[in-house]
Amino acid sequence: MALRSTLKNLRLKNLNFDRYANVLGYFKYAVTSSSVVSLPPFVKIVEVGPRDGLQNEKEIVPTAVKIEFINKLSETGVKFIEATSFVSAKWIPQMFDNAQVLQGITRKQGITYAALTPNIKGLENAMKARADEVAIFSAASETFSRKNVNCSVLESLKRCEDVMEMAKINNIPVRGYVSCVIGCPYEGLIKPQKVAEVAKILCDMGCYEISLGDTIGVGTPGTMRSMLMEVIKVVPVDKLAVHCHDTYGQALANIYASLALGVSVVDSSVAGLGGCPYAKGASGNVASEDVVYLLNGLNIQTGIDLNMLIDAGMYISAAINRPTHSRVARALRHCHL
Ligand SMILES: CC(C)(COP(=O)([O-])OP(=O)([O-])OC[C@H]1O[C@@H](n2cnc3c(N)ncnc32)[C@H](O)[C@@H]1OP(=O)([O-])[O-])[C@@H](O)C(=O)NCCC(=O)NCCSC(=O)C[C@@](C)(O)CC(=O)[O-]
Repeated sequence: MALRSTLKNLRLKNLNFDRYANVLGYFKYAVTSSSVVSLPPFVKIVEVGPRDGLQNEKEIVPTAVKIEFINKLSETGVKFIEATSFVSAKWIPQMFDNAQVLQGITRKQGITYAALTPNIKGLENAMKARADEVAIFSAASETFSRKNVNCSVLESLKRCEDVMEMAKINNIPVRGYVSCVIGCPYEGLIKPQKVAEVAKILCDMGCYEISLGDTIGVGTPGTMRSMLMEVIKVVPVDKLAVHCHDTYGQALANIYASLALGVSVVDSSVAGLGGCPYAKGASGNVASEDVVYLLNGLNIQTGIDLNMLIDAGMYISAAINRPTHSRVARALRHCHL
């Protein structure tokens, strides 16, 4: 009886849930109109594999492999590739060949080849190597900031400001990152208000987009939502991106929760490569292939060819002698579904 009256109420709201009842064979879920969410029609994928994906690799990946990897990504339809970082090679040895990588790739029109820059020296080197744009980064955790960039959050924001000033003079667009938006490997849970505060500072500084990093992948759709609701109060949602690591297997669910709040830019890494060396225990980024499969299933456009993306992921996985972490790549290539 309860079931029947639920269905009747739903019909009264002009929603045809009979189809779902038929598909499921039984009507187990109480779906209300408030759960019908509107999702963005297009999502921009920011491919961070060559930078975030490789920065944590212990063995140095040959420069020629990095270049070929980026060239393969350039054929997939992805419009934004974070190609490398201009950080200290003492801190991140894998990115030692940043300039050779940016200078060696075959640039495709319409694709932005970006680089991460922590300070003026990084920006100067990135400009010399013809980075199309740069990303500055700070964190919502004091301890993580000290471990990652050897200074407090405030000091890191001051460095960001210096980079921004010089980038503006040179007409280089600047993206901003906030790390540890849900949790920190040293401080535990992070307050959403702190994330909002740092994101707003980066936005006011002039970043055209702020990427919110769940650096250690501890978020759930619940914590992601609470964090985003706080940030959206001070930064327009169309300026936000999410950057989810998949340590607890929640990344796709977190991305879905973010889309439902209006976010339409998602960072990801083919083959699920990646992680920050200064965030112990963190696993790779969410796999780009899995994100594109999710978005295809939701009829959300990305402009990306899933098969070519899988090829690029397979290429880099073979080159670093590691199985892909993309479940979609594994399913499609091994099971021929
Ligand atoms: C910020 C610094 C440089 C401070 O490092 P420091 O040791 O405090 O700085 P310093 O100014 O004393 O410089 C030390 C040495 O580094 C050199 N140096 C200084 N700057 C540069 C530069 N730009 N490029 C090349 N070399 C540089 C500088 O010239 C000097 O060389 P020496 O005189 O000893 O030979 C260092 O801490 C650093 O490079 N940190 C980067 C750490 C990093 O890249 N972490 C990973 C990226 S963040 C991330 O993954 C998170 C994210 C974005 O993906 C989002 C998420 O998931 O949350």
